[in-house]
Amino acid sequence: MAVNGISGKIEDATNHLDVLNLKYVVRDWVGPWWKGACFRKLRHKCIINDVTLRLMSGEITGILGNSESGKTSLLDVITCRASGKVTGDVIYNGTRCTNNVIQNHATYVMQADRFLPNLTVRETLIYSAKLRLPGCSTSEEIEKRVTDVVLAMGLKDVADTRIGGSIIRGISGGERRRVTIAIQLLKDPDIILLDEPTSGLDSYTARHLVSNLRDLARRGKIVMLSLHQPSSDIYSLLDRIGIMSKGEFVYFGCAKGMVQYFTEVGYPCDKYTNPLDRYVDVASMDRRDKDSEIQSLIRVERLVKILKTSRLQLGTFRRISDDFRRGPRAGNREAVERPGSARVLVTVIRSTGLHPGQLQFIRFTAVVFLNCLWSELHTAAFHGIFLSANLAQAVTGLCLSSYSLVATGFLKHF
Ligand SMILES: Nc1ncnc2c1ncn2[C@@H]1O[C@H](COP(=O)(O)OP(=O)(O)OP(=O)(O)O)[C@@H](O)[C@H]1O
Repeated sequence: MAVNGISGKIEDATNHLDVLNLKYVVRDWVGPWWKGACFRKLRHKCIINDVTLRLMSGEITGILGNSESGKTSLLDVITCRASGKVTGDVIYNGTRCTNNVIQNHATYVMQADRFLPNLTVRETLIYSAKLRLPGCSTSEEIEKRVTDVVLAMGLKDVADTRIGGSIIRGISGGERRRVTIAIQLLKDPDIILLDEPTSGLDSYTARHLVSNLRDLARRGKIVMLSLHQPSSDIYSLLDRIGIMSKGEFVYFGCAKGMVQYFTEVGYPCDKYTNPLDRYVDVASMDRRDKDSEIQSLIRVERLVKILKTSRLQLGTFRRISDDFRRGPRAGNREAVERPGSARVLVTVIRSTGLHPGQLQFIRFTAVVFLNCLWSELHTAAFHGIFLSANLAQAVTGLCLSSYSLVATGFLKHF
């Protein structure tokens, strides 16, 4: 794989996920909720502002920035989870991304780890695989897929250890994070997006985790993760770095070229300073007093402007626009939207040979039923029928677990 100059362009990369002029605006009601919509002021808050970037297969990209810079929102928008108004395009191999394209090609690992504490790591993965893989998968195929992800995420030694929870002691925090990622890898996605996967981990475990993710990228995946306070060891593992501030990028490019870039625009880095700490500081808004805030705003706006007019960014913009105009790449048409097949119920029912219209109806009924169940339980909790929100959560969890068990039983049957 040949890395080419400061742009770090990798020549033989095949798949790419592009973001073109992305803007994300939410409606924000200012004031206490009891004043109601009539008395509260509505403001439109721009959370992501005109972001253009290209992620390539074979590379691992780290997104950094101070708190509130918009890292999680960017991941949410790319994975079609944003609730506000989104303009611009997210494009995978020349195809505009919709929910189905994302479901078929990408996986998003969020910050929370939620498991059944009594199951072992392997049991958890088998259980998830039965729900995620197509209904026609045999037990051998499921076993093989689980063994592959156990090895890929370095979980071999704890594969048969109970996961544990707050009461039962089980695997460590770092291992729990890796199990969460392993579950998402069962589908063998092309794009892996992770929101702060290293949060709460010590520097050794965090480095080990990022190293695992880099190995996955080297196997042809597109990997992008948001990071909080990464160590200099993690810096050396990243191929590409994006530094965000106020919803815009002040740098997006090759990790190796970052120090040179910032030195050229007036921010050198000491030999013994972690470049990631240094440049996240440079990009941060200092809100201690009015003067510091104005100073940091001027600094950030200047950096954003320099990046937007840089050869690096203009070149990326031109390449993405040209590729998008040409449409889906020949020989890579699998990115074209196809009906989602992940839903367990649909897979089970499909094997019965029902008409697509009937299938759609059953699917719709199931979704409505589950949504009603969920909202009813929460409403009930809100009105004080349950003793506490914890109890409501337990009952909800129990209902969903029994539903999942029934679905697993169906799967086994087919
Ligand atoms: N739906 C929303 N409504 C109102 N404000 C929002 C909404 N979503 C995000 N924000 C605001 O956008 C800003 C960016 O939030 P985001 O969670 O993306 O930041 P972040 O960089 O991931 O922060 P952190 O590192 O602390 O997780 C924050 O100020 C947040 O309050």
